[in-house]
Amino acid sequence: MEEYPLTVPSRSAVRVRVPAKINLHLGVGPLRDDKFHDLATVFHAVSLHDELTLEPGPPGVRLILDAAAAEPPADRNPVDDNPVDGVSTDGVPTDERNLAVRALHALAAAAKVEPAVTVRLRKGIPVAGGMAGGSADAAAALLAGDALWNLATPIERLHALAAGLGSDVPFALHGGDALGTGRGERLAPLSHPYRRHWVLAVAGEGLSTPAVYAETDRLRGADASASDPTAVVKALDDPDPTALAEALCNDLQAAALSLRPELADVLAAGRTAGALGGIVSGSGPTCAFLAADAAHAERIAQQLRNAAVPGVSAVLIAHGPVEGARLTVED
Ligand SMILES: C[C@](O)(CO)[C@H](O)COP(=O)(O)OP(=O)(O)OC[C@H]1O[C@@H](n2ccc(N)nc2=O)[C@H](O)[C@@H]1O
Ligand SMILES: Nc1ncnc2c1ncn2[C@@H]1O[C@H](COP(=O)(O)OP(=O)(O)OP(=O)(O)O)[C@@H](O)[C@H]1O
Repeated sequence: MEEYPLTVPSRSAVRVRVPAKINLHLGVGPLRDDKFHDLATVFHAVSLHDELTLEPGPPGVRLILDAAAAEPPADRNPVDDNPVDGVSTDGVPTDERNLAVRALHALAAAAKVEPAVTVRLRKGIPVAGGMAGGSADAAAALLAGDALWNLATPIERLHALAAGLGSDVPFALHGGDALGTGRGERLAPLSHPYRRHWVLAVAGEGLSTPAVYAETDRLRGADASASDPTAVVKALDDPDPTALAEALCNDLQAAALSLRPELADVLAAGRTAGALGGIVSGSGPTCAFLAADAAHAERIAQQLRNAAVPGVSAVLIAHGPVEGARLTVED
């Protein structure tokens, strides 16, 4: 596990940036007694970010949605990063259903702190897109709350709180590439020196994660075993992105296509546009296409935009791996 900044003086405002993820491999095993599935997954953090700013506020946790997307990092490469044109925040709750709000209540309860905080949330991660946007915000809220309240929570404790909030939340703290097991919360880092370039076809309408898991059980039975992530793990060590393109695998893809048949046309359009490989991201409906390099990603993205594939609301570019949730401003 990586180290996080744990000791900070009291703050008047803190800001955290947190990345989206795609699953380069998503092996889904049998349905467990707790109604989760055992996973063997390779998480990959990519350069679409949400941004959370926390300030002391009235008692409780108040969340305000900012319309604009997260600002790009100061060192952003204009060729392979996105213009900041934002994603729709439709469907993002601002009450206790928001995972960032839940995370702050969980952290405050664990630390025996009375929360009094205002949260500003800028979304750059597509909502209900299979890219763990809500989970990212929960991870960001844990890190930001820890800094604002000067809690110095040990990383193992933050990780446990993260796992309690959702299966994808620990990875959003962690970032990079990691093998995920259990229900996705047990992480082993995978390190390699290669940057990968992605084109993301974002759908106008999201898919429900529980519905996609349930459809997977319906299609193949609830006791099917998880596909093996070894090929993707090996391909990460190969500088040739074609190896990774050929290894991409998602056991939830058939169910996402069953619930949203037009995703087959999106995947086909990516291939036609010259992508090395394509996959449904997590539970979908975002489709992720691997490019050879940054310029290739630009060409694929332009061609996909020109193709105006039905159901696709935006075509974005990202690279990975990138670091997990990080403090960017501390006043
Ligand atoms: C599809 C993925 O994004 C792949 O990384 C994740 O498995 C989903 O993670 P998440 O959104 O954090 O999901 P959670 O909030 O933990 O669970 C939401 C629902 O997804 C299903 N779920 C989730 C994770 C898992 N290992 N098995 C499951 O069956 C369950 O129906 C669960 O009730
Ligand atoms: N902070 C948040 N941002 C976005 N959605 C949120 C948030 N908190 C709660 N939600 C709810 O969660 C639902 C799923 O949103 P999210 O963007 O996390 O999906 P996802 O990326 O498909 O998740 P995952 O990939 O982890 O399965 C939304 O439709 C919304 O109702």
